[in-house]
Amino acid sequence: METDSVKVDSSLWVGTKRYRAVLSGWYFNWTELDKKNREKKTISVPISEVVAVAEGKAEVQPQKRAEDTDRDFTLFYVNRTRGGKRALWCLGRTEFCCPSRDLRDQWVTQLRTALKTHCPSRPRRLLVFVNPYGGKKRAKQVYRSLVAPLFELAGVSTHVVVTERANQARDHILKKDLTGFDGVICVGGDGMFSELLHGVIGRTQQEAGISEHDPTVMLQSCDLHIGIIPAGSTDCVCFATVGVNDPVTSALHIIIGDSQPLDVCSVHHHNTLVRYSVSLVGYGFYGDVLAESERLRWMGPLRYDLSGCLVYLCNRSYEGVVQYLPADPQLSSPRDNMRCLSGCRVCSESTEMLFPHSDSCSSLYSRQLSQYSIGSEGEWMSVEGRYRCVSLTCMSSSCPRSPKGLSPAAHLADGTGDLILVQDTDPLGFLTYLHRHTTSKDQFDLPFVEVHRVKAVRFTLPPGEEDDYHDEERERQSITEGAQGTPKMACNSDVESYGDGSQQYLAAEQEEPGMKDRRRKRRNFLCGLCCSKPPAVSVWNCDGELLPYTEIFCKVHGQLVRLFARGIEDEEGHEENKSCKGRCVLH
Ligand SMILES: Nc1ncnc2c1ncn2[C@@H]1O[C@H](COP(=O)(O)OP(=O)(O)OP(=O)(O)O)[C@@H](O)[C@H]1O
Ligand SMILES: CCCCCCCCCCCCC/C=C/[C@@H](O)[C@H](CO)NC(C)=O
Ligand SMILES: [Ca+2]
Repeated sequence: METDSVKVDSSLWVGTKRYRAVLSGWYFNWTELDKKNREKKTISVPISEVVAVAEGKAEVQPQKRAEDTDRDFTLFYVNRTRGGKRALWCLGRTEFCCPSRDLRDQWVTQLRTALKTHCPSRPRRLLVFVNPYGGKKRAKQVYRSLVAPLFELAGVSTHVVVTERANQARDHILKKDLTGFDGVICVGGDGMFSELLHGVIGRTQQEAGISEHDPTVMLQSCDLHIGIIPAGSTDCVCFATVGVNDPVTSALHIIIGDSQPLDVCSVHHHNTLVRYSVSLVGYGFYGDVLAESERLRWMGPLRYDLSGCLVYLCNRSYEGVVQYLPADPQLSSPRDNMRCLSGCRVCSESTEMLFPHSDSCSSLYSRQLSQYSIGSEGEWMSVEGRYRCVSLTCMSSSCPRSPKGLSPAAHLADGTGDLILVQDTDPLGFLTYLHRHTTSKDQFDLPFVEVHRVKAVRFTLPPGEEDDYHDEERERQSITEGAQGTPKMACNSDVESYGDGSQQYLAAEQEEPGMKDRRRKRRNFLCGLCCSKPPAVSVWNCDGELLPYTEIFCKVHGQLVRLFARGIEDEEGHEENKSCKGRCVLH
């Protein structure tokens, strides 16, 4: 065996075939040799995608991991397969047989050393929250059978909390000692992700002494990574940041310590933080669909389809004034057809602006900040009209139902969001718009749709109709109480005041007297179908939660949090994997 600081090279066996194995820099390659020592195909695994190296003929299941044949070692690594158009990750496993035990020990040592050297930022200890009631109520089983064995194999230690109530995960992150944890993981849907998001951002700001309520403030970016194991009924954040909703793919991204920064939108009402969003802040159609779907919770994930149809049939539109602060059009545009993929140039250039390396960059960034600061009213644009929907999305918001998403060219981490204004139109026109979410046709190429890349948005009711009008209107329009139990809004909007005086984001529960009553009297859209006068206001859908205010202010915070993900891998770039059973084959 040849070894030096950069290269380990020897002959090994895989099954009955002989290979030349080389560990060199960032890669471990093994090349099949024929009887005349001629090289055939090579399999190449980046060290960054090695999950574990085990002595003997090892298996993933710990109970089967015993066979320590003394000339063998087993390599576990990320392997790509196809899940429709997208790359699914699964665990690759190859057993190598060495000519001697000494050589085997050298290989294991060298591979483990390479892992330590090249992958210093892998998580070693994780705090995992499992929502036993999310989605199809299979989160515990998903975690136990698919994810925990992988974490164990990779030597990641965990503290697992099976939640017993809504907001437990958020509160745990806000209040408990998190020393020693490299990340927090949720096993659930977008609602659980949102709990972690609020916990991580809130805690980081508390520790930095920053007020989350002040929309002009630059929030502190969060060190603690968030991982999502999809097990909900809506897993949009996972889909839009990983490309598939698959627990094993997500677990592998977590294990190898992938890091994907993410823009976050803070939503304020009268200088009070209401919520954070990474996906959709939507008024009109998407708000109404969510409000209606809450009443149909008992139906499970299908509720969104039924409520979508009902709300579509209601044919509603709403008046509003939308002000927005455009982003720099030189950098990118929502209609430039540039998809945000893993290693995205637009996002990495934005990283350079957020984390400048030199003084000159630093002053450039502060100039840009002041240029875009919330007070610079000169920059703001204003439109007023009647809208089917007003949507702001910091990412594409793609999901299995809409694989390209609400805004296909939006970026995960460029510090901007896309504002989509769909003016009132005839039912067929609006259906065309909705249908284009499910096809590759441009949903912005319609005369009643406009889209802007923005840094901040303000939504108000037309002059003379302030937010109170909304509440009165809601009460007036309520026909029956929601029959299907507590609306979801109640889950995530309760406020806790902490003895330590720490600040809390909140939705309105204790802020606005009478809010509970108003919630109970939320409009009944089914009855609305036969109402003579449709409601004058809609509700906001904020990443799947209803907001209790109509007039809001939204600001995009570039790369505020980081996920254990890498964005969507270029589908074309991995075509060569199609033909191989193992890893990438180089001919
Ligand atoms: N033990 C619990 N009991 C009740 N609610 C919980 C519990 N744990 C978490 N929750 C709440 O359940 C909500 C929905 O959970 P989750 O996002 O995991 O599943 P989901 O089915 O995708 O839901 P949704 O489609 O509504 O987002 C979350 O907002 C979370 O706050
Ligand atoms: C005629 C066919 C009509 C099909 C219409 C399909 C439209 C799909 C658009 C999907 C947009 C998803 C936006 C994401 C929202 C999430 O933030 C949120 C939280 O999970 N989800 C929901 C349902 O509000
Ligand atoms: Ca963005």
